Amino acid sequence: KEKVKITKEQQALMKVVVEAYNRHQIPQDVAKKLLQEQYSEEENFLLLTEMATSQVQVLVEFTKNIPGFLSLNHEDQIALLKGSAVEAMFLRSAQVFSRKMPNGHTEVLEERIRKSGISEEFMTPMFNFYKSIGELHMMQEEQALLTAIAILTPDRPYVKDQQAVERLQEPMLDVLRKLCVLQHPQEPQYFARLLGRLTELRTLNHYHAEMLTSWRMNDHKFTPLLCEIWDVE
Ligand SMILES: O=C(NC1CCCCC1)[C@H](C1CCCCC1)n1c(-c2ccc(-c3nnn[nH]3)cc2)nc2ccccc21
Repeated sequence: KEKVKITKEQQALMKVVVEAYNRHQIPQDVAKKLLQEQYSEEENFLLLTEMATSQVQVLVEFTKNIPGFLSLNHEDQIALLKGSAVEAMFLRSAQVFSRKMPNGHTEVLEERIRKSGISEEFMTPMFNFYKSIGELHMMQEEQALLTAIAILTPDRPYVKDQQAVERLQEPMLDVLRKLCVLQHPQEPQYFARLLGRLTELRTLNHYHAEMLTSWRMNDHKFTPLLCEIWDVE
């Protein structure tokens, strides 16, 4: 059985990505707010748009720190950001949801989200995803690399130079695969399970437009940044 070894360059790549991921965190903690009180549907929708807007700004800063991203064709940079913004939001939401919390807090958080105003039909796929991410007990290195891998998906709509994106995604997949082998020796399928989450994320992408309009309230107001990135209004 060949000894898996992370090279110096791979260590450096991982360090850059993890530091960028940790540096650009969401300012306020939405879970804390939700645990404090049950808001109205309008307040929850406003909270979502505020959190999602700041998360997009965080996503852009993180993406700029992915080695090689800024040397991609500019239109392709936009296509990759637009193509991955919703997935990055749900991935981050899943990480917020699966964070270790005092006893009973996760149940309260789930209840608050179930009653937030999102229509019932989306609860199952959304919470299935959150729980499947939670079960993986991902390390922050894995979270950071998985987010970078999702952003660097070559077959997003309108990407012209897919090869250039593949050349950036492959080294990330390589170092994540090695990390999984080293961190989860008893679980040879762990890396495959991680990548399977990216497939599940894509299905949430499809639901997203309907989820947005399904919030039980009359006028859904978005920020200019969300109109751009979510293709709404
Ligand atoms: O604020 C949030 N998520 C931010 C987390 C950090 C990154 C940016 C998004 C929302 C809450 C908003 C207020 C009402 C309750 C949900 N949220 C969601 C969530 C719910 C519905 C949609 C959605 N998309 N389109 N229609 N509805 C998106 C995300 N899942 C969460 C799991 C744990 C904690 C918060 C969570």
